[in-house]
Amino acid sequence: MGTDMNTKIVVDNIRKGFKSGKAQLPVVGGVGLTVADGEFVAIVGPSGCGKSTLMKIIAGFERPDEGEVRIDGAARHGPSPKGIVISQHGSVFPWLTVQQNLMFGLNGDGHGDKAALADHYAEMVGLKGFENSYPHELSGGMLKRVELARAFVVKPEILYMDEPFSALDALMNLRMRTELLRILAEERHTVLLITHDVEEALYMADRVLVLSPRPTRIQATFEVPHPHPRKLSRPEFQEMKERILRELGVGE
Ligand SMILES: Nc1ncnc2c1ncn2[C@@H]1O[C@H](COP(=O)(O)OP(=O)(O)OP(=O)(O)O)[C@@H](O)[C@H]1O
Repeated sequence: MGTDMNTKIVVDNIRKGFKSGKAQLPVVGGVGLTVADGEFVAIVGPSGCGKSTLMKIIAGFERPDEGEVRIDGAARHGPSPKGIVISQHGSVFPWLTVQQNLMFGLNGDGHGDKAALADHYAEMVGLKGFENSYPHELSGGMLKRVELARAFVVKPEILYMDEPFSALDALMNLRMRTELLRILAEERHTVLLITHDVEEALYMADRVLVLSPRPTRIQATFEVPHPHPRKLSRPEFQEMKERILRELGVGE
């Protein structure tokens, strides 16, 4: 990675453990990482290695035992409105309509402006006509779209995504990947994505980090400089996928 790029996130030698009875469970074992502004970094790693913990630390929801995270050069001491977390659990309010959900995170401005902005993002994720629907009236895939729109409407500088599409069926999962890339092409954001799906990582990311088992460290890094849209059936992607799987100990 070039040093002349604008740096957005610096993760400086993070360590983190949790108390487990009398013992200490080491979870993050020294992770250092620099993410450029507008870069899309995917993180894969074995189950339970500490991916979510690492992301929570970077997003400011957990404190590291050692090391620090800097966003735009400033040390992070908690969550910031510059970053939005999208997880598999979802955070849509069931008692609000799609439009109201999208307006929720917006402050300032008049009601009319907020509603117009909400409708713009609803349309962007393909929910035009459903602005006044309630979450229980939507399918799982549509709910995910609300979730995405909710993240984008506040124009976050950083999107933290922890297995955002894993609860969706395979087809909807593919559609949401394309959707996300389309939105990112319109509005560039810095993205950190945790996924268990190596193809999902290779389809979207500029860089894929493979984490080691707990206490986790960065075991390998793969640059993916290929333009979008990517055809994963191409040999270079299949080869990279095999190398990543081998790092994860599941390749032959
Ligand atoms: N708040 C906590 N208190 C105690 N232990 C925790 C806490 N959060 C995570 N852990 C432990 O840290 C380890 C890593 O958890 P984490 O959720 O970060 O892993 P992960 O790689 O995201 O897992 P998965 O791939 O299964 O989602 C696990 O052993 C978990 O039990």
